[in-house]
Amino acid sequence: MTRVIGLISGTSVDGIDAALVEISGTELDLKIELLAGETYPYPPALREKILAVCANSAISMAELAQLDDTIAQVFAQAAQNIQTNHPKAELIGSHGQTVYHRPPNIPGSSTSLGYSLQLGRGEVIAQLTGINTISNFRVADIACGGQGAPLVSRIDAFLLSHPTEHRCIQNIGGIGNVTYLPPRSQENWLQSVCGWDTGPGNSLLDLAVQYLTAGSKTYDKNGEWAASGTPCIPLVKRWLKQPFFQEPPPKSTGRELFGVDYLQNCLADIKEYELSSGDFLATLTELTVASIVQSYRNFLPKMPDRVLICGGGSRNHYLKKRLETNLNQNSETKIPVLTTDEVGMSADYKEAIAFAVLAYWRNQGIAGNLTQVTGAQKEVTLGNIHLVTNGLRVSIESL
Ligand SMILES: Nc1ncnc2c1ncn2[C@@H]1O[C@H](COP(=O)(O)OP(=O)(O)OP(=O)(O)O)[C@@H](O)[C@H]1O
Ligand SMILES: CC(=O)N[C@H]1[C@@H]2OC[C@@H](O2)[C@@H](O)[C@@H]1O[C@H](C)C(=O)O
Repeated sequence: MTRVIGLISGTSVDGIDAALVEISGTELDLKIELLAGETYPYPPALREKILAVCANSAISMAELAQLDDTIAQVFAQAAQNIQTNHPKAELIGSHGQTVYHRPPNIPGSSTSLGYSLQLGRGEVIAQLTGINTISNFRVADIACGGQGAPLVSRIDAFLLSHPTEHRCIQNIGGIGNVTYLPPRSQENWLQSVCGWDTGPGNSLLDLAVQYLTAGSKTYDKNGEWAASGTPCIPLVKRWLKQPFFQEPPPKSTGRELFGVDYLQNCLADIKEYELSSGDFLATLTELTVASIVQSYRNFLPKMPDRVLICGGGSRNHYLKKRLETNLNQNSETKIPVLTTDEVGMSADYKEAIAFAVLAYWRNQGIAGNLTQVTGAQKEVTLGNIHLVTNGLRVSIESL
């Protein structure tokens, strides 16, 4: 049994998800127990700064270095806080904060390799917490020609696959991603797992809510505002023609594509129609839902028996209802949509748990990627190891 902390701030940039877990086994016998899970919101000024960098605002190298260290400090503080009333953790897996993601094979790029930058350097987290820390999980996969994402699929496979059921695990964070899990009893089960980024999750919805409320709200709680409107289907059909949605996996994306510029184009498009604010939010919700379902119909070997959703979007009742309706259109057997909580996996902390497992695997020399998901040429161990030297901890306050 190893006590590990997983840390991540995702593409919603809402704060640090921290999970303290006990992990045992390796792969087929992998087991986790969630001892504590918490989200520590970013201080508003830090969030603004990160969002500006994600939206491509110019930043000097000195400011970048400062931002990297500030993020490392708040991540280290989150690791300290999550251990309150628990024995000290032995290891930290820190994803950090993505501020830039370029998938591989971008036309016009001078290299076919991808690039993905996560801030919050692990060596500082290690020294501030006194706990060995693993970070930079995406770079080794990318160096092998992979997308560097989604990485959760291998963890989903070992923690959430079912003996007889075909499952989709659908994360709806800022960006959406799916892992398709054939039954474990199936021949070549692990090689048949697939996954990809489906497109926007909540990123456009959140930006629209901020725009519509002049910044006084950051998201549409439970999807209530969107539920007051009606989706404009011709617009959804137009938006779905975008090349990303047509591309076959492996594929990954981020706020570079589904961010502020994308929302500006949506705002220009809605002028052709008389849409209320509620209609606009319902239409963006429908884009998320339709992009998920279309990708299942186009790229899955078989539609799943059930879909298990996770991430903040799983709390959006309207989105969940639309997903179930859309999935079951023209379907002979009903495909239920549940949350991962309903099969014993925290929907809020699944990603943080995944980075705890990836760190645990890295420590044991076990590969973290699935080549059919990321497109990498080989399975590799993921993450750079930062060991704490001579057991001394540097104090956060002194920095
Ligand atoms: N009660 C709720 N009702 C509606 N939406 C919600 C609710 N709670 C959270 N959300 C949405 O979920 C988002 C946060 O989701 P999450 O923390 O899973 O994203 P993330 O981890 O940052 O993204 P990613 O998975 O792409 O890295 C919020 O920005 C908000 O849009
Ligand atoms: C570059 C980056 O941070 N990508 C995230 C993002 O958030 C959701 C989706 O896009 C996903 O593929 C990936 O994160 C998860 C944790 C992953 O790698 O599996």
